[in-house]
Amino acid sequence: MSVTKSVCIMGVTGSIGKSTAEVILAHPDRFRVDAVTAYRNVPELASMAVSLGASFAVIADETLYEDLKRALAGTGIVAAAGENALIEAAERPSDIVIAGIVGSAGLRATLAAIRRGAIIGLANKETLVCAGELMMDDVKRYNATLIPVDSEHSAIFQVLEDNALDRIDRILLTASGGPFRTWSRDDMAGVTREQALAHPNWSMGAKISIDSATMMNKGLELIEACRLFPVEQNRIEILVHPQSVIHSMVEYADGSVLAQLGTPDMRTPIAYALGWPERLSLSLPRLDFTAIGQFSFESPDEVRFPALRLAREALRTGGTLPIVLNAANELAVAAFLDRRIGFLQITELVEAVMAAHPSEILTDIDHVFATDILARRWTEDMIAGLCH
Ligand SMILES: NC(=O)C1=CN([C@@H]2O[C@H](COP(=O)(O)OP(=O)(O)OC[C@H]3O[C@@H](n4cnc5c(N)ncnc54)[C@H](OP(=O)(O)O)[C@@H]3O)[C@@H](O)[C@H]2O)C=CC1
Ligand SMILES: CC(=O)[C@@H](O)[C@H](O)COP(=O)(O)O
Ligand SMILES: [Mn+2]
Repeated sequence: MSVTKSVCIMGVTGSIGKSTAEVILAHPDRFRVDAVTAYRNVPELASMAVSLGASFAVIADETLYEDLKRALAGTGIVAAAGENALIEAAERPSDIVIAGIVGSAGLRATLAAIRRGAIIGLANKETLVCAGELMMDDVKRYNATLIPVDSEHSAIFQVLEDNALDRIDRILLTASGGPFRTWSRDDMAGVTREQALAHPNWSMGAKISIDSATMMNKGLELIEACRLFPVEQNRIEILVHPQSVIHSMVEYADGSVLAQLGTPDMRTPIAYALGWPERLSLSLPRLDFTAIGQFSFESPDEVRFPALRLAREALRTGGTLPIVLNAANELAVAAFLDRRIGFLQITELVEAVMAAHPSEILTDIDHVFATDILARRWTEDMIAGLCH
C-alpha cells in the first residue's frame, strides 16, 4: 500500500508545472498538492491552485498580491506574494518540491527546499549551472535528495548503477540539434522568433525552446550533468540524435552501454521523480519502433553552434564564469524574444560578456547572487549599445 505524498510545485503555470499537475491529477490517491507558485500569471495560478486542491499559492511579483487574494477569495487557499513567499512555499513540509521555475530566479527557493532535506525533482537547470557545487554540497549536508527531471539527466539517473561513477567510461548526452540543426550560419542570421520557438520534438516554455535552437540548452545540460554526476568533463560527450527517443546513455568500463528511451514527453521524467523510488503508471502513447524505423546520430558542430564551446569554456574555467554565461544568456534570450536582437546575437552577446569579465573564484552563495546581478547589468548595457 503506497502512502500519499505531498507536493509543492514551483512554477505551476509553466510547461513543467502543467505536466506535473497532469501526472498528479492522474494519481489522486498517491499525491496531495500543498503549495503552488507562479510569477505573474494570476488567473492560471488561481485556477490551478483550485483544481489541484492546494493550500498555499504564491505569486512572485509582489504587486499582484491583491489580485491573487481576490482570485482566491472563498476558496480557503492562502495567498502570498514575493520572493520570501516563494521560499516559504519551498520550506513548508511537503515531501517533494518540483523545481519548475525558469532561470536563476528559482535558486533561493530550491536552496530552501534542499536545506530542509526535501526530495527535489529538479527541472530548473540554471540553478545547477550557477551554484552547482554549492548546491550539491548542501544536498549532502542537509541529507536532501535531488532527482533530475531534465529528460537527459533523468535518463542518466535511471541507468546509473549504485556507486558506479568510477566504472563509467562515457556519458552520452543526447541532443536533438534543435530546429536549425542542418542550417548554415548565414541562414540562421535571419530566423524569426516563431521559427526559433518551433522545437522539432518537444513542447516547452519559450526560454528553453530558444536555448535548444542555439544549443545553449545542451551547453547548460553539460554543466548540469557534471554537477549531478561528478565525472571528468571529457567523459561527457554530446551526441546529436534528431529523433529525441534515446534520452541519454551511460557506457561502462566493460563496454556495455545502458540507455533510457521513451517518447519525447516530459510527463515521463516528471512521473519518475514524483514516484521515486517506485515507478508510477502513465497512460501515454508507447514507442512504436517500426514506425520510428531508424535512429540516427551526428557529432555536434561547435562552429555553427558556438554556445557549446562557450559552455565548455565556462565549465573548464569554473568559478563565477558559469554564472556569467547563464545570466548573459537569460537576458540575451529575453531580448531576442522581444525582437530587440537577432538570433546569432544571442551567443555573440554571451561570448562578449564572458570575454569582458574574467572569472573569479566562487566563495559562497552570496557571491553567486552578486555575480548574477552584475552580469545582468553588463549584459543590459551591451544590449542597449547594440540597439542604439
Ligand atoms: N519545459 C520543458 O519541457 C523542460 C524544462 N526544463 C527546465 O525547467 C524549467 C522550467 O521550464 P518551462 O516549464 O519550460 O518554463 P515556462 O516558461 O513554461 O514556465 C516557467 C514557470 O516559472 C515561473 N517564473 C518565471 N519567472 C519567474 C520568476 N522570476 N520568479 C518566479 N517564478 C517565475 C512562471 O510563472 P508565470 O507563468 O506566471 O510567468 C512559470 O510558472 C527551466 O529551467 C527549463 O530549462 C527542463 C527540461 C524540459
Ligand atoms: C525535454 C528536455 O529535457 C529538453 O531539455 C530537451 O532536451 C530539449 O531538446 P534539445 O536536445 O534540442 O536541447
Ligand atoms: Mn533536457
